Amino acid sequence: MMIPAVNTQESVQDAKTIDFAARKQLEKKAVVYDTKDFNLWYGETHALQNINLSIHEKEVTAIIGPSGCGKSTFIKSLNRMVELTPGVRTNGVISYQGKNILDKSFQPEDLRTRVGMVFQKPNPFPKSIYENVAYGPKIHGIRNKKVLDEIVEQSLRRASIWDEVKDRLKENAYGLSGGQQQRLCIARCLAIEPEVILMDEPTSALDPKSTLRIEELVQELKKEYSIIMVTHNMQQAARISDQTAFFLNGEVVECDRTDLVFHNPADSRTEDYIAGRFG
Ligand SMILES: Nc1ncnc2c1ncn2[C@@H]1O[C@H](COP(=O)(O)OP(=O)(O)OP(=O)(O)O)[C@@H](O)[C@H]1O
Repeated sequence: MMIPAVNTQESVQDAKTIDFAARKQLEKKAVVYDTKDFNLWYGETHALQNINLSIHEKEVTAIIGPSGCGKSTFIKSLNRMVELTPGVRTNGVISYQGKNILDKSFQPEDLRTRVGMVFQKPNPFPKSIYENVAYGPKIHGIRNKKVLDEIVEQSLRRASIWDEVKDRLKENAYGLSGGQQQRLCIARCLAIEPEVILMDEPTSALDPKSTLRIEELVQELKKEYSIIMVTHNMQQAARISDQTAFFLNGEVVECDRTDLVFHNPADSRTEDYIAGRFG
């Protein structure tokens, strides 16, 4: 493991110093998502149990934990995509910008424009590079070619792919490499001007170089967006996130500043997982 749990007095002191500084910083950040005793069942399977988490704006929150612990279910709950699975039941509260998105009166469409999602496998549409990015704005009624051109360019620039595709915007997106397709999908997500970007293992299908580019991009994007990322890769969580939530068997064992979770975890199960003793 790259960042093993440490127990020396000095390290504990370091972690406490980090804790104090990080917490002061955190106090200033607005809460974007707040979940209170959120539960989810797939039929009889109680996949998420009493989830209480706060997610802050303009930060990267990493969701880590072994296979089947509920990471994807959680992230898909944040945009209510999980409801597309038959037999899903929920209770509790998921508050987004102060509104309970599980409330019957809440329109899920409101979320879809404010919360974008990037999936494990790059999933561009079988259309041109340009059309992939222009698709969302067009759905939202933007027809003016100049405005669309501007949105496409800005989104591709922000996703760090403009220089690679600016001369081939009319070509099919399937002609791009996997890493380029994933950055195109991020550009497509940015084109609808979301506030939050959900990422479900966005680099697990990519080579190390493409992974690094996405990680650098995430660091850039967090200046403007709140990012919640599921990852199996603990080095990645340690490298790029501000806050880490460790899930196990459908529960949140620990959620804290990433430095603390990795250097001075409060729960021995977190320490064991981070040290690679299971999972
Ligand atoms: N459509 C479904 N129907 C029934 N059970 C499901 C469904 N999707 C997930 N589950 C169950 O819910 C639990 C959480 O699954 P989930 O996919 O959220 O875990 P995960 O942590 O994302 O796993 P992985 O890291 O392998 O992707 C598991 O027990 C899984 O078997």
